[in-house]
Amino acid sequence: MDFTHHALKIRKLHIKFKCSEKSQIDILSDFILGSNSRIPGGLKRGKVDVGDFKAPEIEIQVQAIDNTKLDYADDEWFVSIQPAQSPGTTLSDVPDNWSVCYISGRAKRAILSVPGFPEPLPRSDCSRPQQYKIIETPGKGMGMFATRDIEYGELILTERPLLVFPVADRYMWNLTYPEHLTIDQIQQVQLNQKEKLMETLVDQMPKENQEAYKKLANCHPEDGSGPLHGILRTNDFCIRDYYEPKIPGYPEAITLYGGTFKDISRINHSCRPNACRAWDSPTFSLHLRASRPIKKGQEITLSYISDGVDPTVERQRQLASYGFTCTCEACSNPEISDPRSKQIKELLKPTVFMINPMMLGLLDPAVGNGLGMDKALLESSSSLGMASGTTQMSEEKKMKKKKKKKKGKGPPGPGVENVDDMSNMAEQVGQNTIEPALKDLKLSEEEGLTGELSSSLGMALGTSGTQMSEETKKKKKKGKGKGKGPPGPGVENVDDIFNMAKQVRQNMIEPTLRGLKLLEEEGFTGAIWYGDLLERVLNGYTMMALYSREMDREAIKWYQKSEKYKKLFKSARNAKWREEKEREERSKTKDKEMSNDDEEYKKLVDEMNKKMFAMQPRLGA
Ligand SMILES: C[S@@+](CC[C@H](N)C(=O)[O-])C[C@H]1O[C@@H](n2cnc3c(N)ncnc32)[C@H](O)[C@@H]1O
Repeated sequence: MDFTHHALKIRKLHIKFKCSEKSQIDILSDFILGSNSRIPGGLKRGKVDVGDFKAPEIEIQVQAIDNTKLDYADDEWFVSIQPAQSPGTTLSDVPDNWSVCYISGRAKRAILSVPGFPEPLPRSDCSRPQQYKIIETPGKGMGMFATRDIEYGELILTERPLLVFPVADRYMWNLTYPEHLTIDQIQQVQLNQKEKLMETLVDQMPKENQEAYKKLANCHPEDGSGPLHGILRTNDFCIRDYYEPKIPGYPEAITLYGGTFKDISRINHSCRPNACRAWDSPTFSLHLRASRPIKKGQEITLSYISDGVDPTVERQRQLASYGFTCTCEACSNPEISDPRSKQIKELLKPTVFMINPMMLGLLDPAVGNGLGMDKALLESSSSLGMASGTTQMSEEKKMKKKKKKKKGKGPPGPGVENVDDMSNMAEQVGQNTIEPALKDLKLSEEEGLTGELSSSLGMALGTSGTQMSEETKKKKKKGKGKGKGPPGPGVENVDDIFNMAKQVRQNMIEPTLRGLKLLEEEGFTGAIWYGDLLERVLNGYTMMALYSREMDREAIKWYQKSEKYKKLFKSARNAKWREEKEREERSKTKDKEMSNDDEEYKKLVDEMNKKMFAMQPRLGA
């Protein structure tokens, strides 16, 4: 696992810290190792001479059997076999295999705390032939190929790792080295120590696993890594369920563990992969599924990098430590894929609609607060006069807003960089979209054009027929002028709902559909963000369905699509404790980024939906 994006930081600290400041240097050496292997020639920099310095022996506890013992310190490190096996067990006794794990007390407790652990691996369907074979592929070494057509979402393989190892080996951080050693020498000493550790780990594997491990590819044969450690660095895939505490200023990735696999580690990279992986805690295995339909004979690929929508040059830089130049369809046609990726990135940013529930006064800000919504976001809404106290907008704020009203230009696009942008956008949408739209809608109503408006809305949404039944229209017409009192907190009248629907379509559904189309064109149907966007469209149509029953069809269609996508990952069950821990950490660090698959966001939408339901009788829907 290599992390170049921190190279600059490392270099700075590299100079700043002296060798005596051990823990800092040792933390960094993991990064230096990563960055060195990405600079030209880094993979071939050779072994560093450490003179006659003899590294202290590392004492490693091996805990092969005792799985009942859990009273370890969080940061106690040892080798553990998972799922535990009695002495003398062979692979023919346990065809599901087992893993040699170098883990902390905290991680062991996490592994064993999973309900049902260890479940057996799902048995493959004997009536269908195995979907893959591993063969030599020109220019890439070995690779995995489909032996029959594989459908989108189909489970290709579940596999327990041969080895589980932390991304950053914290054990090393406590070791001390004499001051005369340079950083490069300390790093080499650590690499030597790591290789020794790897020897102990591989020794614990059954013979067949040892052989399989040693046969895996090694793209670090000449950068000072020993052969077993080089294999680990080439082949491990992140396991997100077990993790170590975050270190301020360092990426989340170094808190994780990685798994090295006999078969899955044979899968080559593509920036536009056709498979995706997810860890399943109860079976202690990685699930591999097709994220696109795969034809018989086609290579099965995964992405080794997290952000496939980065430009080609950036992706190639991230992949440099693996020692190959990617030739996937995106890398081969950057002139087509880069502009598309750029567009996708824009569309993936949180949309202004995420704060519209408050802008439209549908959500009591106190609820947003209670749901743990980002404080800055609430403040940004409050700068619009929408999130203070129980009233939706103070008179003072309304005045301020009116004063500002003439400034803004046309409605903003869906892209926002940060909370400040959101605040600005919200302000602009308030000034340029909502208020004029409300005015227009009022005029339309006065002119008796309500029905036309609703059908044009329906047409814009691309559904057949009118969106509002004749009966509803009549009811609405009858209601017109009558009940101007707010049907929900801050909702002045039925016009708001029309406007809301318009906003949902313009700011949420349309840009998201554009994003989905681009993702599909780029073959990103297994990416996390594809799921995010599916959910966004679903949320949009769900809101619309509240306005018009005919939108149900669309909502159902997108619900089905979203569920199908979720199967790619959700069939793999993750350890609950991790989600809880993450939530805890998020609220601690007051993470400013609002992600639309956040639980909080869903609660927010639920809350808004409830309020809209409460309004339905007034709409006659
Ligand atoms: C995890 S291994 C994949 C399996 C490997 N090809 C083998 O022979 O076992 C990663 C290594 O495979 C090779 N590789 C992976 N994806 C590749 C690609 N798209 N083009 C060329 N080589 C690739 C690189 O040498 C890389 O370091």
